[in-house]
Amino acid sequence: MVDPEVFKQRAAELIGVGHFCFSRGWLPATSGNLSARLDASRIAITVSGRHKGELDASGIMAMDVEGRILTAGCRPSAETELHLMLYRRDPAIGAVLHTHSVNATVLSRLADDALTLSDYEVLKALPGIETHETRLALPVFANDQDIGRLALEVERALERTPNLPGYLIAGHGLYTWGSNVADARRRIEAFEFLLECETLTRSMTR
Ligand SMILES: CSC[C@@H](O)[C@@H](O)C(=O)COP(=O)(O)O
Ligand SMILES: [Zn+2]
Repeated sequence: MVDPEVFKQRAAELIGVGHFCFSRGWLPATSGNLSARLDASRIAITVSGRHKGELDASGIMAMDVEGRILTAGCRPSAETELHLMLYRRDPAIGAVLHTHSVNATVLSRLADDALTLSDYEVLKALPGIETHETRLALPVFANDQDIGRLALEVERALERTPNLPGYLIAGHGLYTWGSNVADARRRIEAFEFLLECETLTRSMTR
């Protein structure tokens, strides 16, 4: 059974990060989805179609990692499988965040299979990176309305590169994760900063 106190706490964290990311312009309209682990087999996730700038407790529901709905009457994010796949494969993952910023959308359309980020100090905000002298190849997957098929493709990439800290979907947005909501939020902030630097650099050096 879902512990109601844990659910309440995780829901408050997701509402907070939703408001924060919306205020930064990373979640326009009703885009993006947010989730947090409740326990070994259950998560809290945003209800589909909710505006993340106006998110409240009614916009957060519980599910198990196999996809069973635990909050009656709620429809989970259309991209739920991209979250569940991560929770199933790695028990250390405590939160998954997906944003739709302008920079993630534009750069993902310009890159082929990956967007290379290198020689930025802020790379060190990402797990396992200890120097700016790092080349991070952030994978870019083709957008796909078949989310199960896309999740399988992402999973194959994670098998090849288990330490991947995130990925882009072309013309769509960014996915990243962390050990808890605060950790995943730091990664979103780092990625969004890096993507903005890339956009500016490319537009100033053409
Ligand atoms: C409103 S456009 C964005 C959606 O199509 C989708 O990509 C998205 O991120 C939000 O879907 P949702 O079902 O609300 O979680
Ligand atoms: Zn999306």
